[in-house]
Amino acid sequence: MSTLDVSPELDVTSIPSPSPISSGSSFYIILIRIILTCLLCFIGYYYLYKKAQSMRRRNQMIDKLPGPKSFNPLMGNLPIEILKYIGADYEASKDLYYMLLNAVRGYTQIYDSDRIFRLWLGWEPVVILWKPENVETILSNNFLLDKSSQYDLLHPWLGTGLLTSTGNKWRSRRKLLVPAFHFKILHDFVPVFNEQGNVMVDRLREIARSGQPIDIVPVVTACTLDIICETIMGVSIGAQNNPNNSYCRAVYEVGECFLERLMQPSYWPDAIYYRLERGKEFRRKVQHLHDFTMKVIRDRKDEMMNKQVRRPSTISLSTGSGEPISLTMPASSERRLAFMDLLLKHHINGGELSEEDIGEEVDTFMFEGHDTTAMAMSWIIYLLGHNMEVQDRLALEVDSLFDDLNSEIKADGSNGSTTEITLDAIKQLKYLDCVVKEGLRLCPSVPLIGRSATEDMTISGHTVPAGTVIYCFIYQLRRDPEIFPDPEVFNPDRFLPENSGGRHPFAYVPFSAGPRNCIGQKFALAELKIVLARLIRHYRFVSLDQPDKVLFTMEMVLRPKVPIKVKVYERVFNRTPFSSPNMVQ
Ligand code: HEM
Repeated sequence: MSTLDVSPELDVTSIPSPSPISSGSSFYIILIRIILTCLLCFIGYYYLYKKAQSMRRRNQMIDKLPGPKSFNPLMGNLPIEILKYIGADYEASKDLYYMLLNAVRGYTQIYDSDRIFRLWLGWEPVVILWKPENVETILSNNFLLDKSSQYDLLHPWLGTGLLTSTGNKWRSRRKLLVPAFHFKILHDFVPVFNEQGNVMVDRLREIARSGQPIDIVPVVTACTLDIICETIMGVSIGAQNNPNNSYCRAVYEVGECFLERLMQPSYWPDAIYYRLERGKEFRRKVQHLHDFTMKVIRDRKDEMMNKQVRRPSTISLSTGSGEPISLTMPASSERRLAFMDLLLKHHINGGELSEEDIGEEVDTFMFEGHDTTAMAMSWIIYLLGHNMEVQDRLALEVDSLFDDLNSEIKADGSNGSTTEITLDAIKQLKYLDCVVKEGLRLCPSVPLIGRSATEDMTISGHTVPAGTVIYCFIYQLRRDPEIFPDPEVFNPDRFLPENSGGRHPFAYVPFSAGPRNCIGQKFALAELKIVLARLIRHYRFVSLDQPDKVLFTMEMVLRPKVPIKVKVYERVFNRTPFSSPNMVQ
């Protein structure tokens, strides 16, 4: 018998007819649905209406600010040529960065009276200002701590570490991290600055003897990368001895992907970017860097917790493509204190930082701490290479640190017994201090500092509405002839105490100022001075390109558009003081 056979016959008359109650309830359901839909439409309409109203209000306020007329609502003030950069790679985007910096510089000439103007970048307005009083209003404001939205594109790489975080997270992190940059801790990093400075001195010897000009930027960058890896993570990557090192390449490539994305608004939405091959590649590379940081952190944590004694070892991690990234972990007995250790101690003692939190801070310091310093040092060498009197005067001052003219230099020109340049010794070099300050004035590594206005503000009598991104244009700030006469001239004497009194404190802020200033400022200055002193002790630099040929471009840091060509000459110490003929090629 089939199962169907046992089913009772369907008696249609037995189907209950809909009761008056159930038909009533479905009516109510329909009614409720209609009401809800109307309510949602109303809320949506009201939201859009309010949004449009506040946009209109914002736009009206923004348009009252000095600034060029917007070409059209889609492009704003962006030049039409920008369209040809859609889909362009990093190399091609370099022209775009150059063009944008030039455009902004051009506008600063037109709107010089109040030193404030607004630009429409597409449909988003930005305000650019460079008057010391206004820069002070922005940077010293304790409630204006949110960065511009461009920083969000750094989140996949740096998470929300100190540079990119906001609000309470930033406040608590900043409080926690400030002691790690205390002067006493800086002392522990001084041997690294000296050793890596010496490696660079050795590297340059070959170059000087070859007589060939070099692009100084990659040489300096390898040195600052070695320094930052050793001081922040306590590992050695040997970038100077192997500039093609896979870790360096990974860091550069991630930086390039970020810049490329920054310049391509179509890449901004995650939903689009991560579907593209470029986005997937970026994610893969970032993941490798993260894995690497976490491996170093966990390794070190193990060592600290189990009090293991480690022999020198190499750790490597696949990059997915090409050779693996490898770093040398020194033996425990040779290991110096690193910034990461301070955070790990806090973590192990039950502090609020997790391993992942330490990871994002380590990545942040690796990112923020090497390119800025590398460009500052490269620009200073370039400026010295055009100003021989300044270089001679600096060399005389640096020589005063050494016992005699031959100390540190053997007869064959190689390093003799090396003298460590200490922080106390550096304090004596007043002219070096002026040279570094003047270098950072003319070529500030960070040319723009962006903040997002959280409320309406009045600046120079103009209202800047809430939500607007405001940029302090550090690059232009220091070109004010009233504050810095002959602003384009490289003249370190303007920073001598007798010449700098009475200057507005916000007229010179290469490290920013106020609550969100550069936490690594003292670290950077000590590193710059020690490495520069080591270089000047051994070499004389001559810049080959005339200043009008070296064009600035504004990437994450202020870079030259073309390589900075420098010729390096060895100083020969025949017990005669430093002077121009006293050098060999
Ligand atoms: C010449 C070298 C350097 C220059 C010119 C420089 C400049 C700056 C500037 C202008 C800012 C503010 C950025 C902003 O508000 O958007 C900043 C922030 C920062 N810098 Fe530096 N920096 C240098 C070196 C370093 C070094 C060596 C480190 C770390 C070892 C470092 C770590 C940071 C961090 C973590 C921040 C974010 C601070 C915060 O938001 O609380 N910087 N730097």
